[in-house]
Amino acid sequence: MSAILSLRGISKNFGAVAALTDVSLDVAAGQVVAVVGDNGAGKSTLVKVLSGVHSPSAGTITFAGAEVTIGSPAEAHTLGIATVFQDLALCENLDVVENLFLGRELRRGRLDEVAMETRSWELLRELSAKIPTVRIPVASLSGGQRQTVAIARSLLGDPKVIILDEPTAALGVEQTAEVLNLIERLRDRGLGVIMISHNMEDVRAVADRIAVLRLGRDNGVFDAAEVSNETLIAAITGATDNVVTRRASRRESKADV
Ligand SMILES: Nc1ncnc2c1ncn2[C@@H]1O[C@H](COP(=O)(O)OP(=O)(O)OP(=O)(O)O)[C@@H](O)[C@H]1O
Repeated sequence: MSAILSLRGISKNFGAVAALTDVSLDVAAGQVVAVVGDNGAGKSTLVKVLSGVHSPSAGTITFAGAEVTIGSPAEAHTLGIATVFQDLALCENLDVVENLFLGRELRRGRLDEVAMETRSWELLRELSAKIPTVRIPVASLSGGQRQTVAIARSLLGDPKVIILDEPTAALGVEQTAEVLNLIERLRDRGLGVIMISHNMEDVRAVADRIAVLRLGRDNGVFDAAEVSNETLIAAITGATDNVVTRRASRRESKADV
């Protein structure tokens, strides 16, 4: 599968702190790549480099076949790289339609409320979103529904790649399932999806590939269907022999007999 987005040798330093060192990553259209790693591994920094918040100190980014620089969030948007940050950046007091079209309202002389509402319904239906009405304030939606609204809003720019930063953090079981289902819809639409997550179960549920960052460096890219928990934990922690991997390997060898 050819990559829609490729990073090669990306480094990012903050003064003496090397947040990312020589990181490479490929994402294909219609593929979900999870980026995992412990606290401080560099996940947020990677998201910020891809969303135009930080410029990398070194390395190249290739998008849709051409080498690019992503100098600002506006440039990321224009290229077709959308990011849904953890805070979602929704306006609590505005309804779903208003949030979706905030700053890019459809007009025909006056605001075209009918067109915006119709487009909102279409989009949410395409995503199989469970939102009962588009005319309620975001403040009354659940965490999963809010995540859905934030993702839907980013799709209005017609991106080719979407980056989701901890999309299931702080969600209950049912809402998590809703969001994971939505991520599958994004893959079905042919988007390249980068999902940052701490939750191995969620990662395993939707990712095609799992990229591990450790102390700002690549520590392996794995096929999600094949990698064992033991291998993943070892890549994340950098240790092949610790209490967690020993427990995981005991469990797996018991399952073998
Ligand atoms: N603006 C900054 N200035 C200085 N150091 C920074 C800055 N942003 C990140 N860092 C450092 O870079 C390293 C990577 O941090 P980053 O936030 O990217 O990790 P992370 O994997 O997202 O962690 P977490 O899961 O805790 O959010 C850390 O050592 C962090 O302290």
